Amino acid sequence: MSWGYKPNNGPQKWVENFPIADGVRQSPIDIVPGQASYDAGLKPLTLKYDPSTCLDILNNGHSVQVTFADDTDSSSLTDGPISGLYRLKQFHFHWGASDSKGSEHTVAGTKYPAELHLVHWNTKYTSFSEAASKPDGLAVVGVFLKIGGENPNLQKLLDAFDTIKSKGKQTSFENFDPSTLLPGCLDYWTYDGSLTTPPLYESVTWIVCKEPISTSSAQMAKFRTLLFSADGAAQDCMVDNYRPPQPLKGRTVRASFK
Ligand SMILES: NS(=O)(=O)c1ncc[nH]1
Ligand SMILES: [Zn+2]
Repeated sequence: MSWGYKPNNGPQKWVENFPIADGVRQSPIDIVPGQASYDAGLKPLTLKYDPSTCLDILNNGHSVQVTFADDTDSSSLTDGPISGLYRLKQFHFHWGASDSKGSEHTVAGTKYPAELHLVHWNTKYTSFSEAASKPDGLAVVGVFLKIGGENPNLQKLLDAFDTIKSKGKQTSFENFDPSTLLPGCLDYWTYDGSLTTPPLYESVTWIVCKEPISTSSAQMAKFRTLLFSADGAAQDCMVDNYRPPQPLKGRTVRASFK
């Protein structure tokens, strides 16, 4: 049986097939603002996204993912804590069964209802797959979602959910601009971490935005209509697809802001 988020295949069991789960730079973590070190040398993030690189939206059985053409530098991340240029490969979300939980990173113990991950790979390597296992291979921008007003940009994604309800479904999804899902202020925390799903590679420079974006409770309910299960199988709601915080193991979290 493959990995998931249930008691019999969830985060507490992943170490059986992916021993790096007990590694020294695992993600997510609890971010404690008072313990982060302000680093004046950190640059602002430069995120340049070209909506024409947006390809499709997919239910991969673990999350909902929007995939981008990454054969050119059109959608990229530069500056911030990284050197070089990282290309956007995909973005996806993690969320809870209720509005009281769902994010992977937490802030002084606070859980948000959801978290967006924009996954980029270092173009010093030839592909996402090659980069994914290198210590400087990936950079993931994390954005928290909090309950507030309805988010019209998010709604464009949610409107596609009825056609990708079950595992393995995908549909074309074009001309979406991921920068519409970024907060106005791009202050961030950064630390060396890992993928938060198997294979849990310790290859991610995490860049977690301090400012959340808004979503409504009704919009969160729409996420919960997706299924972990494939068409024809017993319906299993896609909820609580988040890994809890992992030990910091001596790592420093830096802040780009005072
Ligand atoms: N959740 S995550 O952004 O660390 C991730 N991306 C690809 C696989 N896992
Ligand atoms: Zn993720």
